[in-house]
Amino acid sequence: MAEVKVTLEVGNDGVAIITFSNPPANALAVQIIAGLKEKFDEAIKRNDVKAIVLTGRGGKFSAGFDINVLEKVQETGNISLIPDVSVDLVVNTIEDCKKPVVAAVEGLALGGGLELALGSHARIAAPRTQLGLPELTLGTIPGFGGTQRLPRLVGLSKAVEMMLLSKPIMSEEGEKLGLIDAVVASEELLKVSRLWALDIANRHKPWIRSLHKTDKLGSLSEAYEALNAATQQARKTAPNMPQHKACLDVMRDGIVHGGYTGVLKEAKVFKELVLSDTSKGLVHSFLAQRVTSKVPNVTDVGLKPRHVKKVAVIGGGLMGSGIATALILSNIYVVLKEVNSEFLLKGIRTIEANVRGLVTKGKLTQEKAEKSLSLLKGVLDYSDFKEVDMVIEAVIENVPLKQKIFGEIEKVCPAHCILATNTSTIDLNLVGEKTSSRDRIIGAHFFSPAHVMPLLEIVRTEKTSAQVILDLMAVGKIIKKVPVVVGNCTGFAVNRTFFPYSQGAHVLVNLGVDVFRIDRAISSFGLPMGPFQLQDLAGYGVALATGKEFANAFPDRTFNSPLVELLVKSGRNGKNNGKGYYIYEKGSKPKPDPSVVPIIEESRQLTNIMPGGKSISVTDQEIVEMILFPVVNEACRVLGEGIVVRASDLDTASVLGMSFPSYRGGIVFWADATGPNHVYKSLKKWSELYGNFYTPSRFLEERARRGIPLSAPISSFPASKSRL
Ligand SMILES: C[C@H](O)CC(=O)SCCNC(=O)CCNC(=O)[C@H](O)C(C)(C)COP(=O)(O)OP(=O)(O)OC[C@H]1O[C@@H](n2cnc3c(N)ncnc32)[C@H](O)[C@@H]1OP(=O)(O)O
Repeated sequence: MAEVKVTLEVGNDGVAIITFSNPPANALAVQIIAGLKEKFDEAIKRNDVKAIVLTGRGGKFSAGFDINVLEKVQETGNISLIPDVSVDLVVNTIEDCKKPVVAAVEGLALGGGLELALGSHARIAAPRTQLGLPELTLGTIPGFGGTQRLPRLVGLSKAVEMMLLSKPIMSEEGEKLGLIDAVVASEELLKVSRLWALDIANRHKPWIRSLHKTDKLGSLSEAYEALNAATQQARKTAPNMPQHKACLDVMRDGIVHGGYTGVLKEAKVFKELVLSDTSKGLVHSFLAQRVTSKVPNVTDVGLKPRHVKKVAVIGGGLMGSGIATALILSNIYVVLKEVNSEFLLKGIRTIEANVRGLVTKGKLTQEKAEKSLSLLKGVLDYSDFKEVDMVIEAVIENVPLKQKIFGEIEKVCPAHCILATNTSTIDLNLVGEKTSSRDRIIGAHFFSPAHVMPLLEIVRTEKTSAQVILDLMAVGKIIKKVPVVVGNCTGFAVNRTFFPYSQGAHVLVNLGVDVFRIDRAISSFGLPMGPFQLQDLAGYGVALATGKEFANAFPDRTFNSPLVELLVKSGRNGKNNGKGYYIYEKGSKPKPDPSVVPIIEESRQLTNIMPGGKSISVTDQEIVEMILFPVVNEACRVLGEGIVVRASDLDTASVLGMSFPSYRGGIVFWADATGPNHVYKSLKKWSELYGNFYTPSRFLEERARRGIPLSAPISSFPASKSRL
């Protein structure tokens, strides 16, 4: 493995090549920044150096400033851990250098990586190099001059688009926009960059300091208009994200007062935002997602994933067809099995619609769509199963049916074949009870719609082999999901943690709180929709079936609300039939339906939990807490039982599977930020007022009492034992 280092090599042509290396993504670690400063100073001093080329080793220029340092700053509050790159390195050393500097970029130049290149006097890129400033996705703004130099090179509106949407462009587009001076074949990159640098030194090519450019900024009034429009838009699309407005304000400052003033302002705001709660949540989300690929005794024992070429999907319903879509889109052959030709045709039609929908949205070319669909084969029997590497069963949640299927596939599939189930709740030991292939049985829990949602919850039992887990993780990555490996229990990690979410909402309604106010409070907190609108969307059948499952598994803490049954009795089935808590009409947003109120009243009368028969009075914050603290409480049980490898896996799963806002870092991260003691005391109080649903778990109680964060490793809590 290459070392973390910066090297300087001077050729006979008088060009110094400064190369930095920090695999795998050449992140700008503090050591790299210090090394760059040292090598630039040396190159500037040396008489045999006429010009400088800056490049990154290993086919990737740089993924930007080291995000681990941002996390360190956030944990310690010590902002001085971030070196002065913006002025000291980029302005004083690179841009104002008396010798021309050319950036030779390849693979990717993101964030601080691109900003180093922007400070150089020219940029030469290899084909299809990704160029972008994604800092807003980390809750901060570009901090090495990007907010000032990008608009000066590509124009204001394109720069706003690239930063606010954190959308990278390819070098070919960059060349058209003026961000890149030339795109050349990878093998030519260094040669062309050296010649370009010498040409600048010899005044055969322009020596451009991008911070001094103004020709692409337009008039002041045009700039104001564009920035005001973008600010309005950001207010709507990113209401809880201060970094969007801050980015636009800093751009405005630079346009009004000049680029250098803009750079100083940017550096200040960048650092302020790094310490914001939003940035803490987003940085945690980024790092937590990466760490999910490290599973003890699976990814660290020298195993290699086997190639999974062909997969059989059993069941062409919503889930099965979504899973099949995800597989064929990633070039994996799929055999889709159904019980009769009518169901099979329906499944195939759904897959075709999924794929063609992506073409309509411009996300897929027609050619790629046809190629993907050619990988799909519909079948009614098991004859094709003899050559599949994996089966994913996605039939209805019925234990005897699943047991029968697993008994059959064990006989017809090859001995190496992975036997996966997409069950969302059923214990895997039960599913595989009638087989003798327990080591090959694994849960592949996709979230609906399966070809869109990014999470793949991989459920293992004590018997599942490490090889099988690794293989499924590899398939997950190929189909562009984030695989999170969890242990076996009712509802596994994600649905189990979140089962109190809708129950908490039902407790509140039965305590007299308005359904639509609950939905609004939860949406303002940052979930895409409230629990009742979600229930409408999923359909009441799902709510009733999963509700029963959890009531059986966890009777001590289940709140039985009759409301959904009453809604069904009154002919409502949510979005499916256009009538739920909301009215659904084609082409318009869901509207609260006032005629649902008498049904809610009936539910309240049946449960009779309102103290003294009167509605309770709560703030919006209490609404959020009375719904989400029970979720935290269940997360604590999941942690205590060792269902997840680490607390941050539950954060990733909550963000990617349940759409918990990523800027709050995930369910456990948010609970730690809120304070375990506050969560514990609130639950305790509500349990005394409203019953067992709120009773704090032992894990939560212990950690609150001892002042230990909920995310601290399980080893600091000896009472627990892992199921992984
Ligand atoms: C002042 C400046 O303006 C501030 C900044 O520059 S902040 C940083 C801005 N840059 C970014 O946001 C880019 C972040 N990185 C990415 O989006 C993606 O990692 C990527 C597109 C570069 C590569 O994606 P992909 O190929 O899927 O690989 P991925 O698993 O994400 O990353 C590979 C490894 O590089 C690490 N990595 C990537 N970018 C990193 C960064 N900027 N800092 C630290 N580590 C980074 C990942 O953590 C991962 O580590 P691991 O091997 O230990 O798990």
